[in-house]
Amino acid sequence: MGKNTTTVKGSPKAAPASALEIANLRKQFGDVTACENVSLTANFGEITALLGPNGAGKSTTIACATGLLNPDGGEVRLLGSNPRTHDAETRARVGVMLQDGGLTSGATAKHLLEYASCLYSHPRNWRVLSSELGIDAFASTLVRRLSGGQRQRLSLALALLGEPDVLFLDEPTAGMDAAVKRRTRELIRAEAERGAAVILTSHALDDIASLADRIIVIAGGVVRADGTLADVESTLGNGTALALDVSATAPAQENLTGFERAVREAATAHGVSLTVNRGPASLEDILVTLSTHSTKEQK
Ligand SMILES: Nc1ncnc2c1ncn2[C@@H]1O[C@H](COP(=O)(O)OP(=O)(O)OP(=O)(O)O)[C@@H](O)[C@H]1O
Repeated sequence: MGKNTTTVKGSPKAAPASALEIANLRKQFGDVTACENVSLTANFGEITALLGPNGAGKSTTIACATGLLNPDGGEVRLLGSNPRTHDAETRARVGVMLQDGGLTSGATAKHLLEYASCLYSHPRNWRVLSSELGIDAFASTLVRRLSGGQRQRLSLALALLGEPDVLFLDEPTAGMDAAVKRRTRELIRAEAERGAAVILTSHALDDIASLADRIIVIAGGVVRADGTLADVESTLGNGTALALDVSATAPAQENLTGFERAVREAATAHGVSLTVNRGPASLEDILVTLSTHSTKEQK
């Protein structure tokens, strides 16, 4: 199934145009507004990345999108209907990998995969997944004794088991070593290529750059930008960023440390030349700025 195809397996009816549609989502935890007004869509055959600072509302959005949390306002439609009213057949078409995994700690990795595969009518071969994600090496270990990266691999395998039409991955590569991270990215890309809608969050900007077809930036519980990497950079970066390129002549070298602290003071007083380069703001610049703003707003 190719990109932008809207036919999904197991659905006799016409598939919805978008796998996920969220309109004006609001979710409150006591005094904390996790989602103030989140509206977004995610399409089949695409990888949609939710990006934003810690506490921005990304995981809450995913929890509401999958039906794990009940929104306080707005509307969520997953595979064309409210996820909280999905029947077992529709639920089986959704794969979810949460940040804390939610894994049964007293079971082994192998038992969990074996058991979970019985819950689907047409599961993937769990042994193949186990081998692909390097789970075989710790398949007989109890979940509570697994390392963080090993748990991540197991959670990912469980999310992929039902060959889902919609796949939610909350920070899928967190804690993974470089080799597993690369394999995981290949698996995620393959999911979108077979037609699944993949919705992921990640703080790893290399994940975002290499995987995302579309980026949705959330900060302070609202969507700040939505589009390609270039769209997001031009929406939030206002086109330019400032870079300070500091250089000094030999007699002023010893002043550089002090100059760093007082860089906003007159550079010429230290015999240092200051060059200001103007260039496009990178995605990292944008996220640092958003993060700084959110921290200030929380104070
Ligand atoms: N169950 C909960 N009870 C109370 N507050 C919560 C709960 N879940 C989330 N929050 C709060 O809601 C806000 C948004 O949290 P959320 O986990 O959605 O952020 P996030 O964007 O996923 O952050 P991160 O990148 O750190 O994972 C935070 O201020 C968080 O403390």
